[in-house]
Amino acid sequence: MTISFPRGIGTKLLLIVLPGMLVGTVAMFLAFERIDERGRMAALQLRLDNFAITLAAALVKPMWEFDDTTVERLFAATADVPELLEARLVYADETVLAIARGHRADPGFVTTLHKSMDLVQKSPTGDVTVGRLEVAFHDGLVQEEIHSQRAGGLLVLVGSFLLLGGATLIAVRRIVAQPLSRLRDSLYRNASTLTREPLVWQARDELGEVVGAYNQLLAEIDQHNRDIHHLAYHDPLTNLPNRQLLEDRLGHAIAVAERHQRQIAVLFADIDNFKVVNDTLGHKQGDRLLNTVAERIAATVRGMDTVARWGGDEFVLVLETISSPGEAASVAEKLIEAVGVPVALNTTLIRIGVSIGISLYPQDGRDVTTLIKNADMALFEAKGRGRNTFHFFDQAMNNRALRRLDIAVALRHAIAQDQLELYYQPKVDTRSGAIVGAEALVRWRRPGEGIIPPGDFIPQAEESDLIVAVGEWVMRRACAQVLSWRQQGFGDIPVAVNLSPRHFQRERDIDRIIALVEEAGIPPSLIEIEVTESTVMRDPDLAIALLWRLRDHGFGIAIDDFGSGYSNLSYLRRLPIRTLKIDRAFVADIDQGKDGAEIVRAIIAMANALGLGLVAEGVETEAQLRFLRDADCAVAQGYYFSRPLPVAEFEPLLRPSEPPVFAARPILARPLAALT
Ligand SMILES: Nc1nc2c(ncn2[C@@H]2O[C@H](COP(=O)(O)O[C@H]3[C@@H](O)[C@H](n4cnc5c(=O)[nH]c(N)nc54)O[C@@H]3COP(=O)(O)O)[C@@H](O)[C@H]2O)c(=O)[nH]1
Repeated sequence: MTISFPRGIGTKLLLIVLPGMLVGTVAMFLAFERIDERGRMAALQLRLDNFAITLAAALVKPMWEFDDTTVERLFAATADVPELLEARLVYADETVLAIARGHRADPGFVTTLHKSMDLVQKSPTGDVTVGRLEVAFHDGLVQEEIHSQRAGGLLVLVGSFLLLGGATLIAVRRIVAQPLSRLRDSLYRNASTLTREPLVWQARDELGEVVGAYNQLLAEIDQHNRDIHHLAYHDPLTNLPNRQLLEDRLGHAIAVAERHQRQIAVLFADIDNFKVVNDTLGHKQGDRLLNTVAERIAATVRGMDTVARWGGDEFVLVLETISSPGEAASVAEKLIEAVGVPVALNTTLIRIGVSIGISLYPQDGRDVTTLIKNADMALFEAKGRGRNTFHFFDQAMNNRALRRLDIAVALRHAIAQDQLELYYQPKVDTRSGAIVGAEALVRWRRPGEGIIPPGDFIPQAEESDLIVAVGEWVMRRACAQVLSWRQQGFGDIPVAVNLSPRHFQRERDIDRIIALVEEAGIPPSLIEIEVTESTVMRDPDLAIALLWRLRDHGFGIAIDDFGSGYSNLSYLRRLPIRTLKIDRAFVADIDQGKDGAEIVRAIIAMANALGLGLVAEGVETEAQLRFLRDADCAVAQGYYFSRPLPVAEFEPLLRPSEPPVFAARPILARPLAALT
């Protein structure tokens, strides 16, 4: 058997209060009745006393005078007294003179009251007791009155109980049950609809306080929800919308543009060389830079446009409702101008650039993913075209991207299928014209396509660990070549090998390079590792430690493309460099009347002062060579001497000759075309 209890608090309260009230009321009623009964009985006793006294007084004289007629008359009259049960007149000798009984046959009484009085005649000789009057009253009438009154009282009791119960019911409902129901309904409503509607409440009682606390809780939940929503859809650093929110807004913008036949522009912006700033000045300054750029970008566009942080140093803008592609171009120009204003970081004024790719709805894509992907592709193009510029997406770009993807996939098999080849470009003594070394440069002979230059596949390889495998392959082949030249009697020809920045992100990759050279059985001093400045900037401490490890094993270290990046001299001082390779852009400027000559002179002076070896890259003309030789640059490399050559074409250059192989070149000044 299951007992079910009432669930409502109002009902529970009533179940507690009403029986109490009932018991209380009944107890009070009984107490009143008892008091009333006592009062009535006291009154009855009084009447009995008065009756007995009066009758006794009336009877004394006739009794004294033996006036039986009067005694009889007086006594008979007593029978009419309604409360009388019995009256008895007794002589002094206890002989009963008269008995009078009340009219009621069945008085229905509960109690009888008795009064006995001596009948005393005063005489000059003293008081003489002539007899005794004994009177008994019944309480039948009193009981009748009490009964009839009890019925009325009960009626009043039930009535007032019902009245009080009803009033309590209404009060409990109004004060407790209804407010609680409202609170409950509000809770359910707010929970199911996820709204936070506060409850309007007037009362200042405890429930009012509960509702006040409830409303406050709702407000706090609301605030927390807003915070969570903000965090979920905004970038915590810049407070700009994040990727998720951008995609939502772009999706919405596309839907609106579709309905109203409008154009949208998506601009994918990336800060140029942000990583270098981050690595050299630290992440705190990098964050400051990102915030400054974010503020500047946001200030450049209209309020209705969306600026989001896509991640890292990338921002995406959605320009809703543009009238023509030219409008997107002018926004891009404004962005480049705004971002280009120098920023003070760590007391240093930094000027940064931004590259931007633009895709347009509907011509470049009709959905969020395509528009963003194509803007990103256009950004890649803008970066490739010298940075700090913008570029619109076009279909050819898509084809190029597909080509890059194809190359990245096919390159994975190129090593295993022995499709890579190593070319060698001579390094020449600027005074004697003798070959003093070579740079190993990789080529990919792809079946059906011919030679693919490294510029077309090294960047793809650098996006993954594939470049580490390529680097190891190049190193193994270069070591074998050095050994082979030794064995063929060409002597020790030092070979420079390019290692990409990824190689300096894990110790084990450098340890494999060291092991590989040791296994090859050639002195590591015959291998010069060429790294760019950006290699060191990524994780300076690790890169510097690994370069030292190489140096300690006897490898030569050369800084490639020196001067082209963010040359940080404080890092350079910590590097175990043997050689600086002057970037070919400066060499190209030597005979162009630009600053190149002065820069090259400064680099040469610095290298000589620090006791570093020098190689000038990209020497293409006699004038450049003459300048370099006169400026004291010991070694040069470039098309003026030779393009990178397959080993079969390079080896003849190594054969002993007198004068040295390139000795006549500056003097003969043979046309470049004839040399290549
Ligand atoms: N991580 C690796 N990178 C490598 C490897 N092999 C090459 N590369 C890098 O690819 C880039 C392009 O190389 P490549 O097409 O071989 O071009 C080299 C020379 O051909 C070119 N060069 C040389 N002289 C001249 C010149 O007179 N004019 C002119 N316009 N170009 C010239 O320069 C490239 C060599 O440059 P560098 O390495 O900076 O000395 C290039 O970045 C290579 O580094 C590899 O195995 N691993």
